[in-house]
Amino acid sequence: MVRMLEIFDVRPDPVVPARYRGDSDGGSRRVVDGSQILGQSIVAATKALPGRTVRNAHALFVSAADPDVPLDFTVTPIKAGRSFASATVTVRQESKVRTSCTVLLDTPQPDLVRRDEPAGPPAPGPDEALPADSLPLPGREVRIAGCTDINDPDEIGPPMVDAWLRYDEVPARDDLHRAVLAHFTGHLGISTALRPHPGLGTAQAHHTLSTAPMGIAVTFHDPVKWDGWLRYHHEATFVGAGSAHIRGQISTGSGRLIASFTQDAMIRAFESGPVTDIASAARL
Ligand SMILES: CCCCCCCCCCCCCCCC(=O)SCCNC(=O)CCNC(=O)[C@H](O)C(C)(C)COP(=O)(O)OP(=O)(O)OC[C@H]1O[C@@H](n2cnc3c(N)ncnc32)[C@H](O)[C@@H]1OP(=O)(O)O
Repeated sequence: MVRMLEIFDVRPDPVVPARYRGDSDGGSRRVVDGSQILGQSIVAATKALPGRTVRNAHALFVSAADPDVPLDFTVTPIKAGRSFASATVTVRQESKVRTSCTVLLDTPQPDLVRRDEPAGPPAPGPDEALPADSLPLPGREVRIAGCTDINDPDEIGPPMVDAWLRYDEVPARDDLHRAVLAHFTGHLGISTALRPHPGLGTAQAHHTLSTAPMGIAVTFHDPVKWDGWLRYHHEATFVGAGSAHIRGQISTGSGRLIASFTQDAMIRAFESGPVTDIASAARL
């Protein structure tokens, strides 16, 4: 968990204002997790526009990032008003753009009215969900309702996945809360999209299937605070034409909706040719 928070907490460039540097942890992959870059972009925008919180961030992953090369985050304000501010975060490795993120920030507001229950059917709680051993990360526990192996091509179910997550430590800083919440938005979308289709599963990703999140949008519904379990509810609303669209909601163990997200993903067969020469750990 400490390592994860260090990664999200991008460092200011000592010379260039509104520019930040960040590292990556690819785990066993030679491609940086898109939702890691989304979390870092949220922290970069908050540092560049202090006094505000990120309410929405939409990242497009335009080229795959190498975990061994530092990431450069350049925050360019679009408009900084008295209450709202907007900015783009352009993420580069050397001269290559890897991600472009648009961010909306505001200052915390009191409720005029409030409705914050998650939509959709209730899910079995974390005590009834099964450990997801294929999603290990130090300091994070993941359980999935009604599914023994989410990657298994033969384990089929509805295009819906409810995951329960618990972190060893919830960071004190609000921008890091938001980065931590954003991090899991990219991890189960493609599995949700493949779940109803016999013979297809994320175990095949990067071997016989070309998959990657291409864009993630996350909206934080203030106040973004929690203690204990978080529920990530995913639904794939369209799968076809080489793509999938997934929508999701993040709520607390007590059933308060704190964030919503969408993911647009690539799901394609590999074309034979130079791409299949790329090592599978670096292949999308
Ligand atoms: C913080 C805590 C610690 C964490 C510790 C543990 C980590 C825990 C991880 C959990 C894991 C969750 C799961 C996350 C899963 C993602 O997040 S995957 C990463 C996010 N998504 C991406 O990176 C997608 C980036 N997008 C792209 O690369 C491009 O849009 C695409 C998909 C290649 C297609 O773009 P295009 O412009 O049509 O591509 P094209 O012009 O044909 O080729 C462009 C380049 O891509 C290359 N390329 C083409 N196809 C492919 C391919 N299939 N594969 C590779 N390269 C390709 C070409 O060779 C070409 O290379 P260059 O000649 O530029 O060197």
